[in-house]
Amino acid sequence: MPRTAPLHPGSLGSASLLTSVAGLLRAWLPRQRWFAGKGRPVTELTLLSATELHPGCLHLLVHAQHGTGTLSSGDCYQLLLGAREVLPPRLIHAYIGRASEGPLAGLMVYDAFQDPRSTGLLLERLRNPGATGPLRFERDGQVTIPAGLAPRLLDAEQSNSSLVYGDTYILKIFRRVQPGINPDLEVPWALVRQGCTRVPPPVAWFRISQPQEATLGVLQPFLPEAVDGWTLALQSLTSGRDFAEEAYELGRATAEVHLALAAAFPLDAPSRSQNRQLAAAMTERLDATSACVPAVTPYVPGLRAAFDAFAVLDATRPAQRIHGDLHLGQVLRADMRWFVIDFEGEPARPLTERRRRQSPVRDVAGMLRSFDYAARSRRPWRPAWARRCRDAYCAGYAAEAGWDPRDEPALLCAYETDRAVYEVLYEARHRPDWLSVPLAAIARLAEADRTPSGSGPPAPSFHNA
Ligand SMILES: Nc1ncnc2c1ncn2[C@@H]1O[C@H](COP(=O)(O)OP(=O)(O)O)[C@@H](O)[C@H]1O
Ligand SMILES: O=P(O)(O)O[C@H]1O[C@H](CO)[C@@H](O[C@H]2O[C@H](CO)[C@@H](O)[C@H](O)[C@H]2O)[C@H](O)[C@H]1O
Repeated sequence: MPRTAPLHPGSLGSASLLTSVAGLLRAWLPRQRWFAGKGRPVTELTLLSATELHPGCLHLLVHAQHGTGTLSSGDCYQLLLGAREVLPPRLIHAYIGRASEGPLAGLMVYDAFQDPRSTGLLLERLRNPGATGPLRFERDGQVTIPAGLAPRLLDAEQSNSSLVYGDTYILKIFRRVQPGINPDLEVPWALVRQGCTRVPPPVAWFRISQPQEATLGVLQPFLPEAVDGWTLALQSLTSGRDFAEEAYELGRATAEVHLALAAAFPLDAPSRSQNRQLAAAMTERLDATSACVPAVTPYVPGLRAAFDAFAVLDATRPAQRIHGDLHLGQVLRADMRWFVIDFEGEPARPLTERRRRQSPVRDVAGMLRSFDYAARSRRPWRPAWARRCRDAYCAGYAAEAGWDPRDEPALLCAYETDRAVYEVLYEARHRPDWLSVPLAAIARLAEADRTPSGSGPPAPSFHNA
C-alpha cells in the first residue's frame, strides 16, 4: 500500500508538515510561471492553511517571503500537493522532490493539480457543495454539473492554473491568493445578473473561510472552439488579412461590458481632485519603474507631461467597475462573437485597489496598447495595422457606448502611458525578451504624440459612430 496516512493535517503540527516540504518548495516555487517574486529567492515560508482533500492530497496556502532587506516582499500561494512512495511515469512532470525530513520523509512530493485523480475529486467537491475544513465549495443552484468529466491541466501562458473538464467546464485556480472576494468571480457573476452575455457565467467556486476569507477557484463553461484575440491578431498580421472589423466588434463588446458594469455597481462622480490624485499615483508608478528599469529614465520628463495634463482636467467620465487588465489575450472569439474573460485586474496590484472604481478609459487604453503590442511583436513592424485596429476599436466602442474615447485625448493618453509603464515593469520581471515592445511605446508617448490613434497622424474614421 502506498504510504499516504501521515499527510493528514489533523495528525500533524503545521510546523512539522512544513519541515517536510519547505526545502522542496523553496526551490520549486520560483520556477513556476505564476510565482510573483521572479528572480528573487524564497527566504521564508509560512504555512497558513493545510486541508486534506483526500488521502495523499493536501490543499495548502503558503506565504512565501522573497528577497532580502528592503527588497523583501511576500505573497500567499495556493498549492495542491500529492505525496506517494513511488510516482507513476504519467506524473513525473509534476514531481517537486523527495521529502528528506519531517512526517513525509522518503515520500515523493508532486504538484497534484497535474494529477487527474486529485483534480477529478476537486470537481466532485464542486458538484456537491459543502465544507472540507476551512474550504467552502459552492455552486449556482440552477446548474447541474455532470459527473465524471475528464480533467486536463490547460497548457497556457497564464498567471494562474486552469483545469479543463471534458471540454465542458474550465476551473481557474487562483495561484496568488489575497484576502477578499476575487473580482474574477464577483464581476462575471454581477454581469450575468445584468443579462450581459459577453462573459462565461460562473457556475461553481470554492473559497477559504479561515484564517481569512478568500476566493480560491471559479468554474465556468469552457468555450471549446474559442480562439483568443492575441492569436487572431497575430494570424491577421502574418496572413495580411484585415482585422479592423474584428477590432470594431471588440470595441462594441467592451462597451457592452462597461455599460453592464455601470448598471451593476455604484458609480463615483468624477472630480478634479480625483484626477489630481490619480495622476500623482501614475507619476509615482513611473518613478518607481524608472528606478527598476533604467531604460525608462530618459523618457520620464516627457511621460510626466501626460500625467500633468491629466491632473488639470476638469471633469472626466464617472468612475465605475472595469476589467482592469484588458488586452487581446483576455478576449475570446467563439461563434463569431467576442467574450471577455479574466476580470482579476492587474495581478501585481492589491485586491482592494483592483476592485476600486476606475475610468472605463483605462480598459480602452489597455486594448489600444495590445494592438500596438501585436504589431510590434512581428517583423516587419506594421504601425498602419495597429493604427487601423485602434481606430476601429474606438469607433466600435463609440457606437455602443454613445461616447468616443478619442474625444478625450488627454485622458486616453494618460491611461495609455500608465499602461505602458505597467507593461515595462511586467516584462522586466516576467519576460525580459519582450521589454523592447513597451519601451518602444514609452519612447513614442514621451515624445508628446498624444493622438489617440497612436504614432503619426490620426487614421481616417473606420465607421461612423
Ligand atoms: N471559458 C473559457 N473557454 C475557453 N478557454 C478559456 C476560457 N477561460 C479561459 N480560457 C483559456 O484559458 C487561458 C487562461 O485564462 P485566464 O483567465 O486569462 O487565466 P490567467 O489569469 O491565469 O492568465 C485563456 O487565455 C484562454 O485561452
Ligand atoms: O496574465 P494576464 O493575462 O492576466 O496578464 C499579464 O500577462 C500578459 C502577457 O501574457 C500581459 O500582457 C502584455 O502582453 C500581451 C501579449 O502577450 C499584450 O497583448 C498585452 O497588451 C500586454 O499588456 C499583461 O500586461 C499582464 O498583466
